[in-house]
Amino acid sequence: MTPVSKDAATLPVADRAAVRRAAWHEIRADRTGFAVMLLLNALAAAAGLAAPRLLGAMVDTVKESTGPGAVSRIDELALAIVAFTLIQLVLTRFALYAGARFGEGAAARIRERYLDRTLALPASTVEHVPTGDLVTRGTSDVGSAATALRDAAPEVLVATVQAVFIIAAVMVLHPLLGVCALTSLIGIAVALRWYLRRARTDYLTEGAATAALADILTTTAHGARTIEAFGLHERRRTQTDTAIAHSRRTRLRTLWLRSVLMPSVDVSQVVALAGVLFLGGMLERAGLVSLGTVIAAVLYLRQLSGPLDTIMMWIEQLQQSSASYARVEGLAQAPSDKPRSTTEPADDRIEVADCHFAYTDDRDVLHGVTLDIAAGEKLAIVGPSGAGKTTLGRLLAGLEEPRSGTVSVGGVPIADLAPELLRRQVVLVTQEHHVFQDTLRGNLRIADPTATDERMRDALTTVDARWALDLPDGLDTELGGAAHTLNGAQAQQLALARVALADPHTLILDEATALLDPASARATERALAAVLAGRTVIAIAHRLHTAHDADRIVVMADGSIIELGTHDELVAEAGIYAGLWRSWHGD
Ligand SMILES: Nc1ncnc2c1ncn2[C@@H]1O[C@H](COP(=O)(O)OP(=O)(O)OP(=O)(O)O)[C@@H](O)[C@H]1O
Repeated sequence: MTPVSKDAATLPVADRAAVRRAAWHEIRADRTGFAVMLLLNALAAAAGLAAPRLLGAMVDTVKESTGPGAVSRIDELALAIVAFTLIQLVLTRFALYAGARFGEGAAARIRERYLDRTLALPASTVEHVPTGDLVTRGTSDVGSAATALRDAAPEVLVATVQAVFIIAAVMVLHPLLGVCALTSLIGIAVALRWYLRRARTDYLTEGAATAALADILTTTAHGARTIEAFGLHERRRTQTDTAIAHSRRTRLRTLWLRSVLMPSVDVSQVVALAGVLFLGGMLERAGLVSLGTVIAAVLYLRQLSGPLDTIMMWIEQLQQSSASYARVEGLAQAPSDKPRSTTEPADDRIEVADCHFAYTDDRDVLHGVTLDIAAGEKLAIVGPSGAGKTTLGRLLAGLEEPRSGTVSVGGVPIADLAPELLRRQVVLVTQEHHVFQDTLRGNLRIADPTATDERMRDALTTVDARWALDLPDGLDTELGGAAHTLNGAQAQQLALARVALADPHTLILDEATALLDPASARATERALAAVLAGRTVIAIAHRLHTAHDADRIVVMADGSIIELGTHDELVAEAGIYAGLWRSWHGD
């Protein structure tokens, strides 16, 4: 198992034993459904065994007897063949239905577990692993694992039962013919063993390559503007081409495995058939078996190609699916969110004590940061790019945990707080405002699931979202997707209304209005000012006028706080802030 780490940015993949346990767990979850499916398939397979035997008997009747007795015997045999074929047809239909019912149930359970596990991942893990990996696991991998349980596993199981029945039927006809059929099938076993030894690793590599390609394509689509702005087309194209080439190589490798397996199986079947024909002919000439018996044995062997083809067709799918299943089940081994504290913080004071933080094991980006923030204080954090402002903001919002030291609110470590408790303490406001495809009410309740309609309308009024209050369907209006689409400013007001509903005592603003056009920035700033009133505000300031208005200013450089004080104190100190202020102010 590969553990998840910020460094490697990978999610674990379950081993074979874990995948087997998960599949077994699925079967046990619907034991009756699985047993009914198997029983119906076995009965259908048994009904299918009658026809070759009856055809053989027909041949012997034609060869050995004449007259009206023979004709009526042949009629009876023909009727019996039709009857057994009909029975097989009906049983197969119900077996398929039972298989689909079992499989759909299992698929739904796998999807639900995937969702639960993904939601249980710590936010920092979700942010550090490649998006494509998580998305591929939740879409094509879940689909493929579900196919294994719904189609591949039952089909292979049933085909194996059919193959065993057919060989047993040949054995019953004549043990020598049965042994001949069996020994010739050894070729298939050898080819399968060769294939299965290689397939798991190769299909896992193929799955990882597909996820990497998906990741590149998703990030290219999401970052289209940045790519355009920085003229990164060529570099992106090269990266995509490399990912495509790698994905193609991994696909060719699994294709090669199949291209060896399939012909080996076909040749083995032909050899088995030729063996039975040859031996059967000799036995018949020696008077040890009837012609009908030989024909029945040959027909059985012809029938064997049905289940064998099914096994071969699905075994490939099973390999692919078990690799997918291993990736889906791997999520269970990712460290889940630790148990959260439900201790109410004693007060609204925030304390950062000797904090060290690293994104990667080899480099700290915060070096012993210590800071006390009083309730109701307006604090600005300034400093050059890469100084660690955003990182400190994420620690203060409980999204990351310090490597050593503590970040606490009212004496309780912020990152330990249960989500419903955390959002009443600290909320990080960024320029990312997601509008969920849901009603306006659903979009607002994210901030407080218990909020009444009245409180929601109050929150919308606070942020001056008149457009929302005027909607014909009110809080029931569907937002997002093809429904009511919000513009940038409206989406930001919605996000701020959520903040007002969550009602935290502290807000952390990271570039809250930085990327807006001036017209909407003014509207948003008014809404923001209304939401900020009466709260502690920690602003990661990119414009010095924000800092000027703050009660205190933190100046960061290279992951440390190098200056701390009011605007006037820092200007008087004539340090870095004073220099920045002078150059910004044009003094
Ligand atoms: N996800 C990440 N993985 C690895 N390193 C990171 C990550 N995010 C930031 N860093 C590094 O951490 C350091 C601090 O970055 P941070 O974004 O906190 O600085 P900042 O002061 O907010 O910069 P800016 O003003 O450009 O946003 C930088 O060296 C940056 O390269």
